[in-house]
Amino acid sequence: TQSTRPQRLLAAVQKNATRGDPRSVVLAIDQFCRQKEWAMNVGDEKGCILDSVVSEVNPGAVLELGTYCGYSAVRIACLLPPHGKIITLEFNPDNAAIARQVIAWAGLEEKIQLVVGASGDWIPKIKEQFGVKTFDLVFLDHWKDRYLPDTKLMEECGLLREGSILLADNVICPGTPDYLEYIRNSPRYKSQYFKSHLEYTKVEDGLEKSVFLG
Ligand SMILES: O=C(NC/C=C/[C@H]1O[C@@H](n2cnc3c(NCCO)ncnc32)[C@H](O)[C@@H]1O)c1cc(-c2ccc(F)cc2)cc(O)c1O
Ligand SMILES: [Mg+2]
Repeated sequence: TQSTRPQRLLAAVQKNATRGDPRSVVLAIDQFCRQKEWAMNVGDEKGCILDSVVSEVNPGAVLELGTYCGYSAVRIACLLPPHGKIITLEFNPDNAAIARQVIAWAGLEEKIQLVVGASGDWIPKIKEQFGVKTFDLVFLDHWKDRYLPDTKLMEECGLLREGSILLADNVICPGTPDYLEYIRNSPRYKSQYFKSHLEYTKVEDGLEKSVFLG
């Protein structure tokens, strides 16, 4: 039977990356996506911006919406401080199964908590289920029309504190117009656009970094 792209991406990691070496996993995925098949990972160019934001925030608690194959979860996790953790939500069980194996190959199972389910269902339960008070950093990279409703839900559920950082992928391509309009005009956020390119292409895209002001 025909394999899926996530399955082929995992095979490339297992073939080309060193077990327990997260940066070799990131490199193997980027090389697979540049040389073999495009895939919707945040990628190496926007990934450097992600790295700089993670390093600056030095987060103890990170939430990621949309794990896909685990590329950005691995990229974030290898920059976390010793007790830092990332909770990443993925509602497609096939993608979650691939991501779990990519995360295991990187040796980051202790730092990354992969939860299989929809953000809308899980955001209201995270505090009680995982003993998280608030998140220092949220990385939004799931369905683009869910960025805004999930941001409002995170506000309502008290998952954001003064200074929490939201980092949103794809605000230009595919685009998240309603999210951008809200976050750039809300007095409760201070936003900054980081111009870049759609992963592995020359098409414009970028990340929007927003600080929640409380
Ligand atoms: O569509 C893009 N990303 C979506 C990610 C989806 C992953 O996240 C999972 N997911 C989705 N919604 C939820 C959810 N909650 C919401 C539903 O309840 N809760 C939990 N998990 C969720 C899916 O199962 C997938 O694993 C994209 C496209 C391009 C692109 C650009 C140009 C092109 F030409 C083509 C494509 C570039 C990018 O960087 C992109 O991120
Ligand atoms: Mg993306």
